[in-house]
Amino acid sequence: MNNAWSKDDFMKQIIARNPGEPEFHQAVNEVASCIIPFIREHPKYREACILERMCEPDRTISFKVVWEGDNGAVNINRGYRVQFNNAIGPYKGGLRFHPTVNPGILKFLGFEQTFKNSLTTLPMGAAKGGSDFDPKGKSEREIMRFCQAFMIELSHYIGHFTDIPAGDIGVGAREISYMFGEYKRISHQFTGVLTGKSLEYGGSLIRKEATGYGCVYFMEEMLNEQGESVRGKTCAISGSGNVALYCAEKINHLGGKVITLSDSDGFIHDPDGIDEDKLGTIIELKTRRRGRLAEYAENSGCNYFPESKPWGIECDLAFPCATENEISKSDAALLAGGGCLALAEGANMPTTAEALEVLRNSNILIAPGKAANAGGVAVSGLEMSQNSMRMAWSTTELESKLQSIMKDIHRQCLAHGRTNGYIDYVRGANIAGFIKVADAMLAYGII
Ligand SMILES: NC(=O)C1=CN([C@@H]2O[C@H](COP(=O)(O)OP(=O)(O)OC[C@H]3O[C@@H](n4cnc5c(N)ncnc54)[C@H](O)[C@@H]3O)[C@@H](O)[C@H]2O)C=CC1
Ligand SMILES: O=C(O)CCC(=O)C(=O)O
Repeated sequence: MNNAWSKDDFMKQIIARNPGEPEFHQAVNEVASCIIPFIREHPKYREACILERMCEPDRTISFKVVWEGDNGAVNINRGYRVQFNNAIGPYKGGLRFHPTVNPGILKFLGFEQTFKNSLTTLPMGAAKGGSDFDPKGKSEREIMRFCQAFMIELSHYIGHFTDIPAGDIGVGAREISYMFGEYKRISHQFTGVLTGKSLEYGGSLIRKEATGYGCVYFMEEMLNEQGESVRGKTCAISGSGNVALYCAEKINHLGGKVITLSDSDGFIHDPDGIDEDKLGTIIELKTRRRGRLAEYAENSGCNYFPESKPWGIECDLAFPCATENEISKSDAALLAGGGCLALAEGANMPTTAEALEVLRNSNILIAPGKAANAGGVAVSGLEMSQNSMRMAWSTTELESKLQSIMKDIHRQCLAHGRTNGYIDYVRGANIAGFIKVADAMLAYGII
């Protein structure tokens, strides 16, 4: 074993073992920057090569998905499941349907999920999966046929004690329903094998809202720590999908003002605030009619900026809720110049490494995705508990459980993230998430 262990040497090995996977390198690099100094103080983890083992997925499964289009054409996509780590529970994590999906993207997401699921305090291991299938422009029947074909293959590898997938980009309640129906048909079993299900057949109240709500609860905790709160703050949000819309709803509940939302074509800016009524119209547009924000802007008369991101608009709080690496170094400089106080990542790894550096140097508080967006998977864990008990908790019970989980995650981040004059939530989340998984791996011995 090499005792002169540096992060650079560690990263050289990661890059050599995982060529052509820049998002995975980025996610590991951020974690290694925090964990390697911690491991130097706790050599038991080094001796058992725990970090090296945590960077290697247990297995990566790839399969062919063949489905028929409405015009009779045969389509071929690629499906994946990366089962990353099951040291603390069965594999758990979402499925993404997007043309950019590839093994490197899913490895970064599965790696992040390992730490996130550990932070929730619930017994869940980590996985991520999906397909390069593009749902945009597909008919309802095409979506259904694709989901069924995808599940026929995926069903070999999942199970309610083995691996429990859920949604992510391009996968919401509609897709989960088609996949659950297919699993039920193939397996002849009714088990909680997916989360994010509809309420009629075993879904949980609050799951749809959980990621966005949890992200705002986490922001509220960070601000309370500074003697501040969301009330009265101007908030910029990117995205207009599941996470973004319910993040906006909770900001409104807490008395903040949401001034932006975006989609992959551009963003809307409403300086008067996207209040409950306006948000209701957008939720209807996005979730039922599957329309674009440009259409909302045209009908409502609010400002619309095509092919742009919202980070140049002055705000107190930023909530990136669309996708990875959506905040570049120059976007971070715009946020800092506009007086932003804090940023909470609703999306997974939305901030580049260079942008994180700019935000840190500007003393902007940063809630990393593995902490701030953990509310979604946490309520998925609660959906699993309810399915096992054959019962359903009320909205009030679930919201209070979600709130207390987010408080607990904040407390764990504080325990490991306090530095002189600045709370480094990124470091806090990485170290706290690491310890539980690492200790379980140590307990199992060399396997
Ligand atoms: N759904 C969940 O429970 C969780 C989701 N996340 C993360 O949150 C983020 C958003 O996921 P969802 O809201 O579930 O997905 P979604 O499919 O409901 O919405 C995605 C949103 O991002 C926008 N978007 C996608 N690619 C974009 C691009 N290249 N540029 C600009 N906008 C883009 C889309 O227009 C859409 O508004 C992802 O990073 C996901 O991994 C994290 C934790 C849980
Ligand atoms: O609810 C889940 O199982 C997974 C949610 C997810 O994919 C995520 O936390 O990134």
